[in-house]
Amino acid sequence: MNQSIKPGDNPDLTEERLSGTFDTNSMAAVIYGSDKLAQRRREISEAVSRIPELQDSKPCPFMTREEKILEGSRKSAILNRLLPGLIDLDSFEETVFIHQEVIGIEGHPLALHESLFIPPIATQGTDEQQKKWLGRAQRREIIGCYAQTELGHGSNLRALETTATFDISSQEFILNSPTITSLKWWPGALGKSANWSIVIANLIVHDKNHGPHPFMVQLRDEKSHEPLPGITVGDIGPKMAFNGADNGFLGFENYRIPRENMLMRHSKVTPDGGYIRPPHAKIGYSGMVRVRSRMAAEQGLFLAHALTIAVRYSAIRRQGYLEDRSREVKVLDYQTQQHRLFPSIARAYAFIFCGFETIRLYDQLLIDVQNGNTSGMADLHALTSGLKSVVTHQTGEGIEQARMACGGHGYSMASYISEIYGVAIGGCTYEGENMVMLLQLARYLVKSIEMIQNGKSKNLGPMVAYLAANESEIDLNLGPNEYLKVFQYAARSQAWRATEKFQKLRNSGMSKEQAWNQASVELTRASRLHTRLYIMSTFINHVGSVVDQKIKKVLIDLLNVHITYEVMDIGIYVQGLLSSDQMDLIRNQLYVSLETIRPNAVSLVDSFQISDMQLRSVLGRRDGNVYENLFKWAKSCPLNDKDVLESVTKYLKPMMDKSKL
Ligand SMILES: CCCCC/C=C\C/C=C\C/C=C\CCCCC(=O)SCCNC(=O)CCNC(=O)[C@H](O)C(C)(C)COP(=O)(O)OP(=O)(O)OC[C@H]1O[C@@H](n2cnc3c(N)ncnc32)[C@H](O)[C@@H]1OP(=O)(O)O
Ligand SMILES: Cc1cc2nc3c(=O)[nH]c(=O)nc-3n(C[C@H](O)[C@H](O)[C@H](O)COP(=O)(O)OP(=O)(O)OC[C@H]3O[C@@H](n4cnc5c(N)ncnc54)[C@H](O)[C@@H]3O)c2cc1C
Repeated sequence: MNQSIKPGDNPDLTEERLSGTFDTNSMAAVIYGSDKLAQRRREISEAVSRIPELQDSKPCPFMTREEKILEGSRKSAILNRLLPGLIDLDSFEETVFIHQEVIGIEGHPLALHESLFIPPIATQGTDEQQKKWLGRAQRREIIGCYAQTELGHGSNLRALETTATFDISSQEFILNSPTITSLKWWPGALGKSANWSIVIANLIVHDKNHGPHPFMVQLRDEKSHEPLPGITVGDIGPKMAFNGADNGFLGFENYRIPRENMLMRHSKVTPDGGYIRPPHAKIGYSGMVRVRSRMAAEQGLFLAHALTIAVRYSAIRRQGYLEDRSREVKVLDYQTQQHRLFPSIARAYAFIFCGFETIRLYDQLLIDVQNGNTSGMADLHALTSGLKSVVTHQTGEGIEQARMACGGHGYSMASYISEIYGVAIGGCTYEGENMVMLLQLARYLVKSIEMIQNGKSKNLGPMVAYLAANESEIDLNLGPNEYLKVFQYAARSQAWRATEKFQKLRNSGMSKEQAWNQASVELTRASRLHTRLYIMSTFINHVGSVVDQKIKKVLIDLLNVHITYEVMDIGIYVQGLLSSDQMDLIRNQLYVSLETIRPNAVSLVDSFQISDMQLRSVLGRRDGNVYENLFKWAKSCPLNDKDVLESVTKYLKPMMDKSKL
């Protein structure tokens, strides 16, 4: 049963909900990993809806940037007071969720505090450092951010310019931004809100540069909030979206911090200027891997937001006719609309399932690393690099299709889809620009193929074992596992093609760097296919583990949409394997799958359990009463406060009057 049905709803939406074949709360339990977690989300939404001071003071699209920042800060402060009664304070998921619910997706002063400030202290700080700062940060006595990217350098961390030079005589590090390009640029919450930051700077001891290391740096006075002497800090200005966040710039001029402020769990500088290396050269990058490991689920949810809006709206929007000329048809009944939206629903589910898996893998890696075992770091770095790139890109595509699927109203901020799009596609850039990260995964794939070439296939990890197989024929009695083999064929042949291109260029005498560059488009293609294969296989495994038979049946239908769509989408890579008859068969299976999933479309998006408050969309309202609320929304626009605006009295009216003469 669909748990969203309520009296007074738009009858078209109720009809959709009645046609659903499964219980949406049970599906939510599968999406969020357990009945308890899904139920906690419902309880938190319900509790928040009863607290007047946590409601939006006006719709976000009607707020200026200053109002957004003020509103985010107002709500953050109230939340800090109320949180103990509302959520499990030890749960990162609940903390992120309640901020999302109350403040929304446009950013807020604590967005980075939870995800990029506290975790490095907790994982890279010594026990004493944690004792000193962790409690203060968790109680929000201080607000932090993560300052790594610079005006001149973001992707290439080796070229960062900020320096932290050890001064033995005073036992301090002296921070400097030697050039304009060395200004820190982009960190969220840095501009106006944070008073502390993790700063990534080149560690210099005895004139030797040991590369980027993390430092705890106080930026502003804890009483006055004024920048401390030696610090230049401010906001970088409005962005494409995410304007409730104050992304900032930061410069240092001979700014001194105590030796104890370098995070020293892994690398250390001793009082006499000795440097102790970390157990793995890239351990300082693990904060980024943590965020990347969470991005598939986060992005899947962004896509889920847009699809909830587009699918609900498509069920109440009537336009044109099919057979019955007496009543216009729901646009959701058009095959083109289904083809536009349903594969994205499948992807959103797939990304979320994959996302929870990578979070689990990261948590395991963290335990291993704390126990001194860093052997899994390369695997997870490669996996999360590819996954963040593919998922953010496909999420952006899916959200944009969802917008267009809403016709003209999709273009209005009342749909809120453009904000979701703007925030989500930031993910193509932050935490590693997508091409750069795909090329990181490509290094791993090339190395794996070199192992096969050197007769060491048995040393390959499970995620790349398929690179050594030799599939040349597929039995098209197609079940999910046969589709997986088709995808493996595509990913394998592209990985070999790209590697061989790179090797050929090398053998022709080209430098490693030039050869890599000339093969890089092929290499990124290999990374995408490898990642899409991983997403598909995780989806198949996940569906296989579902126990509730009604839920399993719908998920198999959704999986069929996914695997047929994905194989059609990579048709060019499987031409050597599949005949045109086989491709036609798959194409037809896709069209059948779209029809099969149609009665459950609304229930599938309802199962994401995104409340109206969180959705902030007139088009996506749970009750489907869109038209009357669109009219209300338009009337409440500040431009309509007055009938005659100054723009008219001051300019247009005089122009028209003059023209009359
Ligand atoms: C609806 C719900 C939503 C809720 C969500 C709420 C909010 C979300 C909304 C908004 C988001 C808000 C905030 C966004 C925060 C964003 C924060 C940031 O962006 S922080 C800055 C991030 N910056 C980057 O990611 C920089 C990218 N660059 C790099 O990581 C590195 O420079 C590099 C590209 C990896 C290259 O590094 P380097 O030059 O040092 O190394 P190489 O020579 O290329 O490689 C050497 C070797 O090391 C391996 N390696 C690299 N990194 C790692 C690692 N992390 N772990 C393990 N190994 C690593 C690499 O693979 C090489 O190995 P080998 O091939 O064997 O030599
Ligand atoms: C919304 C948002 C929030 C952010 N928050 C933070 C934050 O909190 N803290 C922080 O420190 N940073 C933050 N950033 C910065 C972000 O991490 C960087 O912008 C990102 O890592 C990309 O680096 P860049 O801007 O230097 O891009 P560039 O590297 O300049 O990329 C420009 C182009 O060059 C290409 N390119 C670069 N290197 C290579 C290569 N080796 N091979 C092939 N192509 C290449 C890229 O693919 C891209 O097309 C944020 C950014 C955004 C958009």
